Amino acid sequence: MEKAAVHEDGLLIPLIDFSKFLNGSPSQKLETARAILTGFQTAGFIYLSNIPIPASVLQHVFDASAEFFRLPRAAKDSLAWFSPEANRGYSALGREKATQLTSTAAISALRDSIPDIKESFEIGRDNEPSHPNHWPREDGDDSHSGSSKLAGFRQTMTSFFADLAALHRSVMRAIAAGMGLPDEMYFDQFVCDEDNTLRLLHYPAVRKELFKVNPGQVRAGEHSDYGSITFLFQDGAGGLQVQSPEGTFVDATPIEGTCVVNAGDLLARWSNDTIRSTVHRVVEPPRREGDDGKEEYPARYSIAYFCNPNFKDFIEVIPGTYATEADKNYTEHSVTHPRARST
Ligand SMILES: O=C(O)CCC(=O)C(=O)O
Ligand SMILES: [Fe+2]
Repeated sequence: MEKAAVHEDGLLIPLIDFSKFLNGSPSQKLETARAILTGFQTAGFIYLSNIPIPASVLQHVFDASAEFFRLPRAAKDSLAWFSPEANRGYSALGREKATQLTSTAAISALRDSIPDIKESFEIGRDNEPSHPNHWPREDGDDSHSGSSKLAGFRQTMTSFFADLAALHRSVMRAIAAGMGLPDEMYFDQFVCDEDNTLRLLHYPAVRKELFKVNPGQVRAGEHSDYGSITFLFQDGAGGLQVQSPEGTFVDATPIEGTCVVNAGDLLARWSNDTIRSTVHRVVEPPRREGDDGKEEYPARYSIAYFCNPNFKDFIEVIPGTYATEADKNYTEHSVTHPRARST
């Protein structure tokens, strides 16, 4: 049986060995698929161990991400994110306020008062001519202060993107198997375009004082994700929290060798609300052994991969998640819409 990665205030996030779905016996495969589905139905979050991406590849991607954020501000600004339709490029500190608020005025008022302390870089699929990725130069030109450390950046990221697109298909197959759909590949047709977003995140070192003087200061505000599922890789810093059924925020502590996977709003609708899209946020790291005497919290790096069904398709509520037509909470048009955003 799987273990609990998090168990507090009624929130149970299972830790599941994904190799048992990929390579296990038929009964291990089914048991694992059911555990994955149950995790998404109850917590909306799971931790997966033994995913088919080697630790060395992940380390390489984290190193490349850190190198990217070390570029001079002007180099990063030249790659700026500019529209939700493209959803590619660099967002400077305080630009995005992840929030559940919907009014533009309210979001902007909040952004001005307490900005999220993070910068990010977003990468979409690399074969979409109308929305090219904003790749940094890798050849050590002036705008990068002569640095050529980013050599191979595009290759590293597109290869990681492809690995995660494949992992998305595998997890969707597990969900199909867990639901008992006759065809385990049911979702393949809906996710084959790889309309996903890879987001590199950097939360810079920050004075502890800031969290004291600004009650409500966070590294990333509370929100749910938009799409089908999100893979989240976090370093050891901590600070990710998931909302419990009691409304409290519970630490989703980093566990080495695992990745966090959470369901998004779209999968909740797709599954006729049988799967949960749970609110989460990033706050200051937990003080484990009291105060360490330092004035700053160290930087935190994380990598999120937001998966979506094909933007060009409209999709219908998943068969088996409703008894009669009257039990369907959504029409096909309210499940999804073209050019969905990642968050
Ligand atoms: O950095 C993290 O751990 C969480 C990021 C996140 O939830 C998001 O970007 O949607
Ligand atoms: Fe998120």
